[in-house]
Amino acid sequence: MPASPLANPTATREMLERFGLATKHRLGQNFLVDDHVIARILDLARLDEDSHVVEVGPGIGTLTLGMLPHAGSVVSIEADHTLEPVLADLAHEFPSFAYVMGDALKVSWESVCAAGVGEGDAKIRVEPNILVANLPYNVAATIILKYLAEHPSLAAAVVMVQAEVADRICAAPGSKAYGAYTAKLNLYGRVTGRFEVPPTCFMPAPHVNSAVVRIERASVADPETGAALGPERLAATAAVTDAAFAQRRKTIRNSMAARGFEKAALDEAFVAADVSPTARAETLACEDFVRLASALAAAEAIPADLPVRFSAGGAGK
Ligand SMILES: C[S@@+](CC[C@H](N)C(=O)[O-])C[C@H]1O[C@@H](n2cnc3c(N)ncnc32)[C@H](O)[C@@H]1O
Repeated sequence: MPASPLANPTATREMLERFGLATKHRLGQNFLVDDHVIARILDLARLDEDSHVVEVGPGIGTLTLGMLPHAGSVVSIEADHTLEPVLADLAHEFPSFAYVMGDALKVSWESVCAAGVGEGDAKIRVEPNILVANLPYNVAATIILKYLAEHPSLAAAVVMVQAEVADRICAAPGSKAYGAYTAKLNLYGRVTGRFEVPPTCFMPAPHVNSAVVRIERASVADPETGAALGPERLAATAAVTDAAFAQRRKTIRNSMAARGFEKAALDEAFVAADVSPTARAETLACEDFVRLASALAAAEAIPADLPVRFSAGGAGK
């Protein structure tokens, strides 16, 4: 039994022809045509009837069809409106499948939950608890961080990304791939699995290597109370992290001062958090930023409206 009936070049070509579709580079449409890769994604996702999947970018439903027999429900978000007839057919065939047309960075979470499962009046609202996707690479990094930061119901993410983005996701402090993106992602989860996927597994083949990573939600403890940090404190810590990385050649003290932090408050916070003011941000771990943000929050020294970036900067296909 194949993991997905569409995960081969012939079935994919026939499906595209049947619906009069052509793949769109602009939308990162590199469809999976390797059944072995679908099987490995399913292994990493460990879906069961309690799994409620949100998938970004179902395309013609290749991965979706692999997941549906194993999951309680799948709701997919697709930006390409020409794919709607394909997804409508799929929803007709599988009551546990629903879809939302739109940009995954813009659709409301409520519309995703409300898409629900079941037929007609029997439809029930379902909040997804896992993100599983072969992501469009130009927005992959942003989607992962934004979804984990904004949707606490997501307990894990199993995502195909450009290998370079996977390197950033997995990077250790001080390494070349480590940056603000990794430190912020570590506020929400930890990588527990990874495997590599060559370009030949896609149609058309992308120009870059890919990798699938599993990110498990992890809570970060408040250094004062030991309790898990809530969404507001996590967002404040992410903003402090961005400020520390804002000017990579500068020390964190100067980088943060340039972002509007009071120097006197910063100096007290560096002592309280046991973080060196002359350190460069790329040498600090997520836990260092948590202690620094905690000390700054206690002193009410975090400027209001400090921005948080979800993107990974230069990484994207
Ligand atoms: C790499 S393809 C994956 C297709 C399919 N899941 C597979 O594995 O073969 C990425 C999909 O994401 C869709 N997409 C691109 N940008 C999107 C966005 N911002 N929001 C939702 N879907 C998007 C594309 O149209 C495409 O269907």
